[in-house]
Amino acid sequence: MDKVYIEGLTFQTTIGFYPWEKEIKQTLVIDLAMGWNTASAAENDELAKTLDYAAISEAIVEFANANPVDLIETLAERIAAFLIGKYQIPWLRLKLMKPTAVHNAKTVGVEIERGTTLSGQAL
Ligand SMILES: Nc1nc2c(c(=O)[nH]1)N=C([C@H](O)[C@@H](O)CO)CN2
Repeated sequence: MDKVYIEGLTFQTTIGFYPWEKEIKQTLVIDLAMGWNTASAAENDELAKTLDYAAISEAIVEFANANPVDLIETLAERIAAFLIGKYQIPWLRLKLMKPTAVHNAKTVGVEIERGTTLSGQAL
């Protein structure tokens, strides 16, 4: 299956388990791969037939800011469900990183895959 990518989507939002984390914004970074038939858009050079990575990037940031949660697991799951429902994405892999959470680690995070390919296989 073809894919549309967003890599290194970086934004500030409220996220975290501890009370002090609910008073601040922290940096999150998302890498996202979305299964899609890119040939359909390419056939007649039509933005409307592809996944608009600019619109999806904006939607992710807006969603995260409107849905503050404790765990990055929860946010990853909710973003995945939101994108699959809103854009009819058959399969996606979402990596959500919280680079400032552990001072001596470059980054920490979770990676999830949801949905299936058109042939019913996870990629
Ligand atoms: N697997 C996870 N571990 C931790 C999370 C998380 O979301 N998923 N969150 C925290 C705290 O919020 C942390 O980021 C504060 O520094 C700890 N562990």
